[in-house]
Amino acid sequence: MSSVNPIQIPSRLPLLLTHEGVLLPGSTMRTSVDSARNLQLVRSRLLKGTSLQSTILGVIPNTPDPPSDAQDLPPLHRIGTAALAVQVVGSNWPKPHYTLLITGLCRFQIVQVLKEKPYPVAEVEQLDRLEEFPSASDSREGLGELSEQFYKYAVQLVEMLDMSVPAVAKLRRLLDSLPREALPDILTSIIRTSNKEKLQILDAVSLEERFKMTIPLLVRQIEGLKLLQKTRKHKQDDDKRVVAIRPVRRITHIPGTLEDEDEKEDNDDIVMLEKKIQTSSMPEQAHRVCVKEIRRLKKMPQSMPEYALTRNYLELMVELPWNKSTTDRLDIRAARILLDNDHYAMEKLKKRVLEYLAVRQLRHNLKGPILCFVGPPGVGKTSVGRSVAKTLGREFHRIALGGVCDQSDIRGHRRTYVGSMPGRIINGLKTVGVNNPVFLLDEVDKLGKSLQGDPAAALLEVLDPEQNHNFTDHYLNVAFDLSQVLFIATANTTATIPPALLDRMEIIQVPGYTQEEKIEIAHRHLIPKQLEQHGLTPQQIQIPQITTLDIITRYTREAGVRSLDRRLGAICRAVAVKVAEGQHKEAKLDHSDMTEGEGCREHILEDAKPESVDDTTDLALPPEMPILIDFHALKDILGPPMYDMEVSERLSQPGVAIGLAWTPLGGEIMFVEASRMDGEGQLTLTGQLGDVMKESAHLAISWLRSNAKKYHLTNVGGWCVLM
Ligand SMILES: Nc1ncnc2c1ncn2[C@@H]1O[C@H](COP(=O)(O)OP(=O)(O)OP(=O)(O)O)[C@@H](O)[C@H]1O
Repeated sequence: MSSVNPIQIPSRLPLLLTHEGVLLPGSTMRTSVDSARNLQLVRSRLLKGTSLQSTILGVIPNTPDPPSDAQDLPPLHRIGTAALAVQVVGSNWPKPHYTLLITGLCRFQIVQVLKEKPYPVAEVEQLDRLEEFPSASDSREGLGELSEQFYKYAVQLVEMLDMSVPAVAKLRRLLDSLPREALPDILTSIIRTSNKEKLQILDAVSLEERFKMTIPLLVRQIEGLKLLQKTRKHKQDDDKRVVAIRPVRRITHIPGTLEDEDEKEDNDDIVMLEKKIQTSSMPEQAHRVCVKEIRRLKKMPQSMPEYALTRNYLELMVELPWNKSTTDRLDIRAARILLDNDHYAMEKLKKRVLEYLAVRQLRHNLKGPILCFVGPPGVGKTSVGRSVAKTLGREFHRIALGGVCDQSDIRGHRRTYVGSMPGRIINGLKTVGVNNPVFLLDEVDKLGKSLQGDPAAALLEVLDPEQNHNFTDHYLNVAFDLSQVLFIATANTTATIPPALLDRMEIIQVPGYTQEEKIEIAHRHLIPKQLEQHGLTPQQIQIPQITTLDIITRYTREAGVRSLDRRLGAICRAVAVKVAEGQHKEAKLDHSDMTEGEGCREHILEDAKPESVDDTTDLALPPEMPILIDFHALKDILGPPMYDMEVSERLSQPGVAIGLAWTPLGGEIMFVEASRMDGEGQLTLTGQLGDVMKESAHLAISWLRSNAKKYHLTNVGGWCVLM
């Protein structure tokens, strides 16, 4: 019966901290890993390591791992079980989570913790040395007797179970083939015991103690089983199987144990989930799927990775706003006022939006065109979308599509994938909690394409009013009605929007602003917004219109107002520092007054102006003068001007003309300069010019030559022109 221990564990082990169960040598357990240190351990030892050694862990029971690795390690349980990780399964959604299948090898004791981060590593001493266990003979006769007694109870217990169950028959055979010394650990993990009892068995390093502690547990189990068999005698034979698998579940129930509480909590959650499914107003098809899934969930052991996935899925299904919507407030007059209040200029856009809203008010049919605002950055496309939601009294959700190149971003992943999750549309609906929000699909022109499919193609279904009442996200796998959602798209250019997608949308061009419009926008919207954000009042800062014009012409070059907004922000920050410094000084003054005593304060006040109480306070805190931002202040805060007003200067020179160019980001002014020199009539063009520009230059010189006589130009053929 004696055997030589083939297991020699490494002297340093990474520690996995557990608090859900107790792993005993010779048994197998599933444990979930979701805290910082444990996740690090799994990633660096199990997912990267290739050798068997790297999969041996020290499992420390009864020690919860703190959620963040910034927190200190809790006191570690002294004795642990060296274990082999047999299987790792995991998912990254909704948060990283792994489930480990671990088999206990032997006990160890922590000698010293060597490091705590990123996961704890300790120097350990192996405790179970099987070669030291006694043979049936000699010196430790007492132990021989104990082991014999234990064996008898174990056989009695197993024989009370249904031997036709293969697992029971196998267990019976194992009792004879396993070394007796291994039996206490194995049987303790099989029979119904609490975590506390298992912990006591783990801590029982001496074999004698271990046998002594396990025998009462076996006896208790046998007694419970006898009682159960007596009460169920009259029941049918198939009940016996249940008895065999869960022999004394109710009888050995010890109220208040940790395991019981966990189980109860989880069952409560499932009952709640079931209730929510029953009361939710989801469509018939979705309801059927949910009922089927909850039935599966009830049968699944909690440690199965699929349990968490199914539960997440069901939670999402009950949270989705299948039938929940907000009531539209469609008052065109109010909408007009709101749009005007929020945005200056943009007449064409506002007019089209109001038309759109008016049609919706008259026809309660929701199938309308999908508006797509196209224009340079910073002209207020996104913020008009937000205002539309506000005017309708709907929830607003922005979906940034820039750089999205995977169609599962829109449609979600199938649930068979590890880390699968729903697409952005379904996620957005879950976030807003109603089925009729305004969805702003931002930057549709920047959708990418990759091997993972074309997201623009996935959007076709979403944006087609004829199809989107049946939108099926891969994760949900049931149809969700998107026809109530109001989609608005924005783009900088239509050139990169796929034609099929473009065809489904009504393009509204949003042009850039003129200087005058920018000044108005700055004074009506941007400056008040910046003042509020920086905690300033109009009494503290004054930005005249001429300064705003200076910022627009000398510090920004854009079609929209985003840089202008940033510059105004920079000015407000600088002024905020000055104001805060001023307040600090005043506060200091006040403080010194107080410390020097009342008499002194009275003296100063008397000297200054002894007329009224109001006046005296004014003296102590002089009235704030607004800080005026003129061109010099502008230079101090923003640095030297970045762009010069060169038009007038350059136009005064002969040979310089202004050209206008169009770019998707607004218009550009270019100076075309020609210089004449002696030569053989060649035209040299400098700079990186396109074909159209080159052609224009050739046209110009040809025109000069053809009209040379008329304008009395001599020797045109003998010049060279450099442009
Ligand atoms: N006509 C306007 N009236 C008031 N504020 C405006 C106006 N136009 C733009 N803004 C302001 O400019 C800022 C930038 O606007 P927004 O983010 O909507 O630009 P955008 O056109 O969507 O840009 P992008 O294409 O880069 O997303 C916002 O703070 C917005 O309030």
